[in-house]
Amino acid sequence: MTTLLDTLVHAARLGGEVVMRHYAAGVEARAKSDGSPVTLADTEAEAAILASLRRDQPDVPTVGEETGASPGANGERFFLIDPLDGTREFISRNGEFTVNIALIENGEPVAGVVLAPAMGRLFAGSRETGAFEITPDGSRRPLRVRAAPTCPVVLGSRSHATAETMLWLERFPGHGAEPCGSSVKFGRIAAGEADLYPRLGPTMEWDTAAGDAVLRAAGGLTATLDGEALRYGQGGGDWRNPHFIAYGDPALAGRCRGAG
Ligand SMILES: Nc1ncnc2c1ncn2[C@@H]1O[C@H](COP(=O)(O)O)[C@@H](OP(=O)(O)O)[C@H]1O
Ligand SMILES: [Mg+2]
Repeated sequence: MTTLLDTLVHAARLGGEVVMRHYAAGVEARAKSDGSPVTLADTEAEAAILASLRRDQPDVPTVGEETGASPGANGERFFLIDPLDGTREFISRNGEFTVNIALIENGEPVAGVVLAPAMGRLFAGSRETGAFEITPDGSRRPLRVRAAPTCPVVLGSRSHATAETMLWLERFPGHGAEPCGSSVKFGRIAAGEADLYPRLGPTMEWDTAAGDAVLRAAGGLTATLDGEALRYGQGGGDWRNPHFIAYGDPALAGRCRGAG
């Protein structure tokens, strides 16, 4: 039987094939109206993903970074897609870019797939199945966050670090810091390879929804600075996220609040 998560994995792989074709051929970027870069890989990968999802799940509306919302997509159940997250990393050719598809239900990311095709990593998860990584040989490895060490390993944006994030991190003296592009940060925390991803800077809901779904399914949490779980599709067409922290071990959230 094909599960909903299989459908997302299939669509993400089709998107990944398009992205890798462009990666191999060389990349030409142009600036979007907001100044951020976009490539043919972004637009063509989104088209491939949308076609696949519409074939398999024609009744579920979609919101994509490049094409926006299909009719009805502000409702209770929709797919949220970033066909190429980490466009700057894609352009600079360091491999840290991802294909992202999430299913949102009533504001919650209930299933998601993050594919990092150049890294050979595919993270998936849902409320029903838990989280797992599909390795290049096709086997499924269950994912679980790790208990937080005294000095957590912190992942931060490679291309969009902010002074506010650095200031927030002062509550964890001695933490290990690793720059890392794209939503692969969520997958690595879900896999127990790191502990925290603070983002006190702008992101969009499609940047985080799929990774957040995987992280929640692995036992982690993505929360606002007030400790509320991040919500999706609640902004009436405004797709900006608030500042957030992605935690592996939810006990870290308590340590953060304790630090004031
Ligand atoms: N000024 C800004 N406004 C909104 N989103 C921003 C932004 N600067 C960076 N981002 C988001 O951060 C994402 C990259 O994440 P990271 O910095 O962790 O690699 C970008 O995704 P895209 O690459 O899909 O455009 C973009 O959506
Ligand atoms: Mg993005």
